[in-house]
Amino acid sequence: MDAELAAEQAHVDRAYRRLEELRREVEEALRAVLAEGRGGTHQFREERDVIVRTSLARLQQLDLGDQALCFGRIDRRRPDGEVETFHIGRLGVSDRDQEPLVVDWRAPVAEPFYRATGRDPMGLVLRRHLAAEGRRLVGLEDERFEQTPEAVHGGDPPAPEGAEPGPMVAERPFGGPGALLAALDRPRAGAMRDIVATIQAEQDEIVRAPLPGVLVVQGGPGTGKTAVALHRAAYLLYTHRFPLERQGVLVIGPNPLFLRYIDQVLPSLGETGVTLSTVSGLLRPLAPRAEEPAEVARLKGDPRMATVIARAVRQRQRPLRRDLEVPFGSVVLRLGAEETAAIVASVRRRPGTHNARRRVVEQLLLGQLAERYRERLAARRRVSGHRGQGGEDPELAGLVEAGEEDDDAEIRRALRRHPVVREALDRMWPRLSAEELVHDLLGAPALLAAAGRGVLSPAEVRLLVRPRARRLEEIPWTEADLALVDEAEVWLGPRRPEAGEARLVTYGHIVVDEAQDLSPMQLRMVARRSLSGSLTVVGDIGQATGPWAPASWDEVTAHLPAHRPPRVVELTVSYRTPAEVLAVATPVLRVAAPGLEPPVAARRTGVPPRAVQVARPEDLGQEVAKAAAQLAAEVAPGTTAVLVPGSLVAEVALALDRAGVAVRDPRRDGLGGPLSLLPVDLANGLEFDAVVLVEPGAVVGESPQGLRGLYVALTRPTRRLTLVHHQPLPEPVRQGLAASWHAGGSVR
Ligand SMILES: Nc1ncnc2c1ncn2[C@@H]1O[C@H](COP(=O)(O)OP(=O)(O)OP(=O)(O)O)[C@@H](O)[C@H]1O
Repeated sequence: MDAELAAEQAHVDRAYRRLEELRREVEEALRAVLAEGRGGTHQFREERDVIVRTSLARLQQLDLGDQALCFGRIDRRRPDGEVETFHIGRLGVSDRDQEPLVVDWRAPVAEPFYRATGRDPMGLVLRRHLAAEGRRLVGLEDERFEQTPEAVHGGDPPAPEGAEPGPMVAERPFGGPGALLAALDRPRAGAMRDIVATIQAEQDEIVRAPLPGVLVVQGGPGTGKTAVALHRAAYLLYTHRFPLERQGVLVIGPNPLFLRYIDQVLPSLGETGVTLSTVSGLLRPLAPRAEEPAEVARLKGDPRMATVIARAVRQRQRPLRRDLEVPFGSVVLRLGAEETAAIVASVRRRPGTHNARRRVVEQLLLGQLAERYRERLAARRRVSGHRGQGGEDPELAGLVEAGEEDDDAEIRRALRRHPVVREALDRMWPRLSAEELVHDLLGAPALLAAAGRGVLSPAEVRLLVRPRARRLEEIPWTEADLALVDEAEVWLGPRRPEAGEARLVTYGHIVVDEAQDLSPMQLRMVARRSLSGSLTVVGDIGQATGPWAPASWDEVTAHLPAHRPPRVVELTVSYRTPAEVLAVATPVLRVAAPGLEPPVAARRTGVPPRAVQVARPEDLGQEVAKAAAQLAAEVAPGTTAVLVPGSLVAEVALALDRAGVAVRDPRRDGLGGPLSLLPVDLANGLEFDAVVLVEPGAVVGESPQGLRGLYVALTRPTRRLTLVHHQPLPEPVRQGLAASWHAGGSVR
């Protein structure tokens, strides 16, 4: 081992020893607290619980599993000319004198490790990447930023020794190109890994961007949007621990499979308190259980539906059609329909949610009925008084016999229990759950037409109507319905406000991944969960495959909090998709989303994608099986996916089974298997070492956004792509295949 490596190993060993010491200290403190038992005052017990919780969280943070503690070092020249050294790692470890042995990658002092370039060395003289296997260092890679003539004149640092010569290093100083390439070439295992050791400068700027406001990250496939957004969450939690830990951080992903794919990234960065959810998951326990045509989903996602829902709530606040007659004791109390109209009108003007204002309606109605009663009582007494002593009024006698009196509270209580009054209240201002409201609305063409008057066309109303389910539990909720339910809940509030059953939880920061696929109504769901308008919104307009595909980010940010103008930043380099594969995907993007810049690949594989055409449709499955087995063998121990248009999933699954090729369904078994079969519409955001894409023409035909769906599917592999088809390939794919043979695509 050379002397430099040995010296680094000695430093790293010291840091590990100190880490273990710290763990022991926390463990001992925890044991001591636990030994004190559960007794003591209330305050004592509460304090004890806090100590236990924080100790456990700290232990979790200090547990690195098999990940390396330290992955880099920077040497920085101070203004006095002295050079100081910092080791950079997953977490900060200081010795007993508080001298840092390793600084947390998120600390400000670590920033030049990710950002320094030849043009702007940020005071560095050296950046060193440390490669480790567990606790053992196996290599180091140096970039020197001495004031060489090139650096002075704006040149980049020289390529590290042993690094692959290639366009990557030539054009842009990727920090530690060897470390990056090693990370990119590593076989995928089905779970996303953190990129803390190799975050690139353009990514780091996003990770460390200030907390307030909406930050939109546009980037082509594989540019690291998901990775960057998750590292940003970890960075923000570190930098703004108070108040973010208390307020909470939420990460929204497109589907449960994707959430499983990314769920280890934040824990591996020491952050376990972040909530991961799909947008529909925010309404748990309500869950979508049905699909619907894209045009219906699109309409339900339209921001006009917010008006329709608000009106639907208003429509349930109705005066009585006929006068109210309440038989009460021996009298009948009457309230004119116009008086109920006045009550409804006055309560509508008050602030508050619908359900919370029901009490006000009740009070006004009961107040007026009680008033009527007292008037009747007074009138009777007057009349009986006139008749003299002998003429006791039989009606008044009846009232008194019935135990009725003019105690206001008592009268109101009796009236509130009265079935006729209850019925009237439920008609004027029913208590409603959001589910009931939306279910009633979609199941009643008349209600829908009234709520949509001037907003929805008659054809749109017809599109939305669906048969009523017999019971609430049987309603075939769809993804798009859930956004309507959430919107309704804003107006309605909890059905029983006094029970405090509010479902809306807010967060100090929200990360939205694959944001291009959210409808305006879903974006409104996200916005209302933001405490102060701080969001990181990542996605790719070119990959918009949902029924509501925005043409620009303005269409997305229009529905997000606007405390300050949103900032849109771009990632330009694809770390996943090699140049040969991007060459096939790029012509597809040019047609699917003209005007959008395709990403540039970070690397080549030297292997262009293949296309295999079968003469007969019935041979498709067999050919897919062959290609899948071949690719799986080529990329072992990595992962291979067979991506199939929805209509062909069953057929291809059968063919693979017949051919004895074992595949997993990632929705059931997770993504870790060597070979997975997946409908293309679940592939957003995922990646595999190799992909067999079945019948690209059908992918275009079946995706609501045509070629954009194909663009997503084509850009999933990190290494190999094979297309198997019977139908002719879409023209841009044919062009791309030819280009990939000739040029191998451009590489950064
Ligand atoms: N700086 C980096 N160092 C190492 N790996 C990286 C880096 N940036 C991105 N990657 C890797 O590139 C792959 C793609 O990243 P990611 O999934 O975040 O991209 P994306 O832009 O979200 O893609 P998509 O648009 O398809 O959702 C991942 O394997 C990620 O770990």
